[in-house]
Amino acid sequence: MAFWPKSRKLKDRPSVCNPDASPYAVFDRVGLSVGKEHILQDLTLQLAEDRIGIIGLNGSGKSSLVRLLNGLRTPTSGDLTLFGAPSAEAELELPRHVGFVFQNPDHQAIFPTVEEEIAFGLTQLGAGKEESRSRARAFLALHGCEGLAGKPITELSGGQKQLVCILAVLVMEPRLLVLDEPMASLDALTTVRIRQKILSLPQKIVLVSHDLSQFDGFDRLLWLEDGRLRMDGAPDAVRAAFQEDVVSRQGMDVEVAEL
Ligand SMILES: Nc1ncnc2c1ncn2[C@@H]1O[C@H](COP(=O)(O)OP(=O)(O)OP(=O)(O)O)[C@@H](O)[C@H]1O
Repeated sequence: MAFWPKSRKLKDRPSVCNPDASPYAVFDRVGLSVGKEHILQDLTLQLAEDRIGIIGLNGSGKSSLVRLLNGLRTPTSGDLTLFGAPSAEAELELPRHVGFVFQNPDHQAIFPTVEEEIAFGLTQLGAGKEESRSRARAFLALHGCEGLAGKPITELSGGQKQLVCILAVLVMEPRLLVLDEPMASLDALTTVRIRQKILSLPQKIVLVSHDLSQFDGFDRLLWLEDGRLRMDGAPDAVRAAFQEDVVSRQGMDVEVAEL
């Protein structure tokens, strides 16, 4: 299912976002706290590149950061501008511009069949039920998945489910596709296939992954640590620094363990 915060259809709302805004996201001292816990702190950055990756250790704030991009999270300090509008104003419109794919397709897919799953986003954009179903079938055929249209989602493999979830957001033609560890539970061949599909897309991409090889060919890599931006730059440089840091921490762990 395409993430959708309210049932009202977007066609009824005047637009505040500019889908062509560049950068599409501007963070100005953005913070996110829950209770006394500071999940993200003092993030100042602009996102404009076609392919941006995000890395960091468990709990560093990657998922929280990307959830700010589609309104699943709201900053508790600082200013966030999305597609040219303050995030609070852009929030209800974001599902049109930002497709979000979760790690676990079972958290995303909710309709009985593949065709219904794909058609849902089109109905939310204002298309009629029959038109949505017919466009969904055509879209599946366009991506070589016509055989899946009538299948129950529960009977798909993990890789097929993930592909359906990606197609369910792509059918809405978002400007930005955010993928939060989409390949985490897939085998090597399916990972390569889905990665190729993702890289062939015209959409701007933000990808969160623990697998550093996923960022080959990316324009930029962000490294988060304890909710702060530790490094931001070319993927090769950021990956090398991150790996060096991980190795040095392992050394420290060994020294502690030997005490
Ligand atoms: N709803 C919440 N309430 C309180 N703390 C939260 C909440 N959501 C996340 N956190 C905390 O925020 C921090 C960052 O979590 P987040 O899921 O963004 O990290 P992550 O880098 O994506 O981690 P991982 O690599 O394990 O998926 C963690 O310490 C987490 O416990």
